[in-house]
Amino acid sequence: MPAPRSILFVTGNKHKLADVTSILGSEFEIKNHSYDLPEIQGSLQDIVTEKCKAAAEIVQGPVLTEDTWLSYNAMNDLPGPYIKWFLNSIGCDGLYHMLDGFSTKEAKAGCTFGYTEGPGKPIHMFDGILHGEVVAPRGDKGFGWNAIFQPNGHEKTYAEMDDDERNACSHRFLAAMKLRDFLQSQF
Ligand SMILES: O=P(O)(O)OP(=O)(O)OP(=O)(O)OC[C@H]1O[C@@H](n2cnc3c(O)ncnc32)[C@H](O)[C@@H]1O
Ligand SMILES: [Mg+2]
Repeated sequence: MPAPRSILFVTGNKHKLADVTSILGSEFEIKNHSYDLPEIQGSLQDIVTEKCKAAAEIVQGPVLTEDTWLSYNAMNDLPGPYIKWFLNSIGCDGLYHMLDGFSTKEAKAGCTFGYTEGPGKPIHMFDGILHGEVVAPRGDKGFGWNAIFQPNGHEKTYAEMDDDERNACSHRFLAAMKLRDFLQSQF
């Protein structure tokens, strides 16, 4: 049997690394270069493109990056990819209360992988989006804004799910399935 193909995932977030390893680890060897890549202001595509380009320059070879967002329908999809700065400033409770007075709490959790074979090569993007609702914080599992996101059709927030349960339905799972199909088609 051939050795599993290895993927170098450049991320400074150990939870993302654990998720990707859990989702794709049986088919690919997931390696990590821990680095907090610069994130520009702009469209999601621009952010992912620049993150992936920077990572390819650092490792001088094939590389995987990822950017995660949380978009509020009531706010025309903000905070979106800027969620990290909102979370760092006001926490999950503040993110929940941002929607006080808005009639819809609908939101989308998403992430976009950027993959390239190296510097100057095309950047392939794979996104996963899960629709749900922003709720008062519940649960203490997972990380980030997990406690305030409840996917549609589920009675638990991400933070009330075990990792396996979350990784079987999450935005990251949906994006990882597209990445997996692409990588397998490259053999
Ligand atoms: O090095 P990178 O990969 O950029 O890792 P990061 O932690 O900076 O991640 P992002 O720039 O994508 O910012 C996303 C923010 O959302 C958080 N986050 C990422 N994935 C999440 C998930 O699946 N559930 C909840 N919060 C998440 C994360 O902790 C950040 O605060
Ligand atoms: Mg980041």
